[in-house]
Amino acid sequence: MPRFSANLGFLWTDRPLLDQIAAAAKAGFKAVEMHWPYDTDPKAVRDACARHGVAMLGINTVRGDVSKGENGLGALPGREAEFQAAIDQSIAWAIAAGGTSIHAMPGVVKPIDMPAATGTFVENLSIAADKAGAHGLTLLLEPLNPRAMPNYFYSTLRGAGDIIARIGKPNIKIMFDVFHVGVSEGDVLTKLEYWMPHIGHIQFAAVPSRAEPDEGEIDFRAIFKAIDRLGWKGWVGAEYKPRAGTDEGLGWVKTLGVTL
Ligand SMILES: O=C(O)C(=O)[C@H](O)CO
Ligand SMILES: [Mg+2]
Repeated sequence: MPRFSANLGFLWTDRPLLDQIAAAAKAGFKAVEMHWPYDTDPKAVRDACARHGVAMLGINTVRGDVSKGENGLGALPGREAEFQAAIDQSIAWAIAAGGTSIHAMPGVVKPIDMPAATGTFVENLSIAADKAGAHGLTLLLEPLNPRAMPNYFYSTLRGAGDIIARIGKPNIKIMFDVFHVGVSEGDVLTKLEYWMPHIGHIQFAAVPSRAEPDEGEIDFRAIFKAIDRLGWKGWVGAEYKPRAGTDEGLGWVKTLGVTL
């Protein structure tokens, strides 16, 4: 069975981060991952993870000006210095917290600006990968579906895979989010198998609702079985938006016959 991580960007969001870690551990999760935890002292996060016996996994680079619809800086020409500052911030935070990966976010790009944005992202990411690699950290690239995030730099695995191929550095991997893949592309089991050698982390939520994985059009029994069959030894991140409370929504663990 896969090993599950609690994504604290979506789970137990009604409390401070250190209490979220405690709640995840109490529920049985053995690892946690976060979105943008920068307001919390990373050493306190490291201590909380050690105290509760959970592994600390990944975080995201900052998004830029969220009020203007920004969702990452890596592929924005003219914002190179800001992106590198975001990478430096996330590397420093991840090291102090004991994390293992950084989701490097490219941002929202109009279709007509894609050629310039692609060149910028390749340059930016190449530098960032060397910086992260010096500390044993992996950079993750995550296609987001166009319903959730219109005009995001990539919405398909192929889009992220092309960037990885162009840069050719071993510590740049795909974040395979079953929710985004299901909405954008479908045929999830085939895609999982095809991209497995390039995957650095897996996340999941129901399609189309993004709720717990016990509803909707994806059979998560089959997904979790395939993750095992394909030899995935990493964590699988529960990154869903609970229908009601997080604790109340954990029935999927029993329904799907998995253990945390
Ligand atoms: O949106 C997602 O699926 C993510 O995993 C990002 O990290 C948050 O935007
Ligand atoms: Mg995700």
